[in-house]
Amino acid sequence: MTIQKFVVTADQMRQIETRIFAAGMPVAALMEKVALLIARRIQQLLKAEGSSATSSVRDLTDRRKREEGKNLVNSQLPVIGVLVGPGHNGGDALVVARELHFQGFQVVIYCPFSKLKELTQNHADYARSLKIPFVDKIELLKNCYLLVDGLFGFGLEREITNATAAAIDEINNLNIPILSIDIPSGIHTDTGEVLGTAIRAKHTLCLGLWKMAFLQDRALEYIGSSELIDFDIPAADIAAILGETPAIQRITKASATQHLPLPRSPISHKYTNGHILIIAGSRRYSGAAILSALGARASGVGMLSIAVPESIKPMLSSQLPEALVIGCPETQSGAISELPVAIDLGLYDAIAAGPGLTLEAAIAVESVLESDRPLVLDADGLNILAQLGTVPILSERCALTIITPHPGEFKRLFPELADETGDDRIAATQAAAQLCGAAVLLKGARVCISWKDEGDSLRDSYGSRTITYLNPESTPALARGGSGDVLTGLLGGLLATAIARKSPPQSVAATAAWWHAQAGIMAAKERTELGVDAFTLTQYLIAALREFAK
Ligand SMILES: NC(=O)C1=CN([C@@H]2O[C@H](COP(=O)(O)OP(=O)(O)OC[C@H]3O[C@@H](n4cnc5c(N)ncnc54)[C@H](O)[C@@H]3O)[C@@H](O)[C@H]2O)[C@H](O)CC1
Ligand SMILES: [K+]
Repeated sequence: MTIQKFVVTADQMRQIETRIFAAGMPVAALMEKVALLIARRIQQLLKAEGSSATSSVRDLTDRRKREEGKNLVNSQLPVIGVLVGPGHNGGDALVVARELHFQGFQVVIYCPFSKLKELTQNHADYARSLKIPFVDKIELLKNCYLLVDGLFGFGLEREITNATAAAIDEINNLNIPILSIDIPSGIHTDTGEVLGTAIRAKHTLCLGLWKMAFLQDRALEYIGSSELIDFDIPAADIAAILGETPAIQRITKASATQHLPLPRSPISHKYTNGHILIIAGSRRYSGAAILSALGARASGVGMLSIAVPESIKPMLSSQLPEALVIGCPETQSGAISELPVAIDLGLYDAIAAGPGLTLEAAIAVESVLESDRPLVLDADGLNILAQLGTVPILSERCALTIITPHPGEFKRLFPELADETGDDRIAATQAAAQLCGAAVLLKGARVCISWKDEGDSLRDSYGSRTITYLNPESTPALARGGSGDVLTGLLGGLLATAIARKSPPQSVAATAAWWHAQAGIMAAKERTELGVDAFTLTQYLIAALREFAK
């Protein structure tokens, strides 16, 4: 079982937790276990950073031996501030404070609440008895080296207002690195929305199972970097709440690799490895056609055909000697006016259309929408679809369509949905998939992919029957023109191959999103976040594949 693939709402986490408690695990014991893991991880992180806090701890513990019985509080030493809320997130924080204190760290506690849950109150009482200082003013935290945020966890449901909101803003303004326990306080666990205001963490330790907010773009600036603290939740309890095949999953290396067309059959030939037709480009946007084609090339697809306006055919042929380049009739400004009369779309396992077409290519886009071929539609293909009427056109298609909008295109395709679901990208993608029957890949920092489930799996947390995949890792290096064109080609190539191999076609969308992001991450590591232009990205696709598929 890979724990990394699961993602839960606050309600699902509560249900799982309830089962664990009902089975006999004492609440206090679980809190103790979890918080000890957090305390240990904090120490590892400080050590890895080579922080002066850990060397001071060594000084302090040595001195402790020498100066037995003397007051150990030394204001010159780095201090860790622990922020404590009224619920069990605050309880976790108090156990962490206690453990760090015993490990020799100087700790101060800030708890601006008079009424605490019982267990949290017990830990607060014990911390006081140990003479761990409690401070009641935020300015007294200003010399802290690190703040540990245990104000609110997944129990937060209402807006944070008044004094608590002001305190969070003041804490953020101290500009001290903050490590959040479970989730940055103030972030909605499911939607990632900021409930009034929220802690801006440098790093967040998500407890037990990944929460939905970690896959919502709008929460990412608050979450900082993140990792999962696995505290051994029994697989049976996860399955009881999420189902054997959860309706919503994080993409993992294992799931992405599973849908790669590897290994190839030793007796395969070019046609059994798929034939993709890319329809892209215009005189104005010729690069879009090249980038999509280079993306498709990296997919290993058996045959690559590219339909472009006649006038840019030589350019494509010179860049992609292996491709079959089809020149199309063009408009005065150099867009595809229609597909060649002689073209037989039935020859292709899949079609990918859209990048760089301009709105003048509407007739060509209509032809592919009317065809019975599996289709990836992107960019201007989507803008044309929006003009034609997204839902009626897609609902009529008899083959799979995968649409790959960015949020702007999504709004044009589904204006009512975008208003209803706001910035909840997961809900928006699922609702769109449900409505139009296509597989929807919503681009962004955390790509969300959803399609209607034809099987009998559980309804997901939003009540819709969809399968959803979320890409957990990416890089802002990919936020630049042309990187989407690469994804279209890569996805188109994988789709054509999946069709030819008779493997599940929708799943390749998750593989393509993962692969594309991994290539971006690898390129950014080697060339910085500024060094990943779309062409460079295409050059990293195979290197990234070699790394994650080994
Ligand atoms: N996942 C697990 O199995 C474990 C989780 N642990 C930790 O427990 C929290 C969840 O604890 P809970 O007590 O349910 O909620 P919170 O600590 O997040 O806080 C709820 C607390 O706050 C009050 N409250 C809610 N909204 C507001 C508001 N806007 N303003 C003021 N006060 C508010 C509410 O009334 C409650 O009293 C989880 O995140 C983990 O950190 C366990 O310790 C280990 C097992
Ligand atoms: K928190």
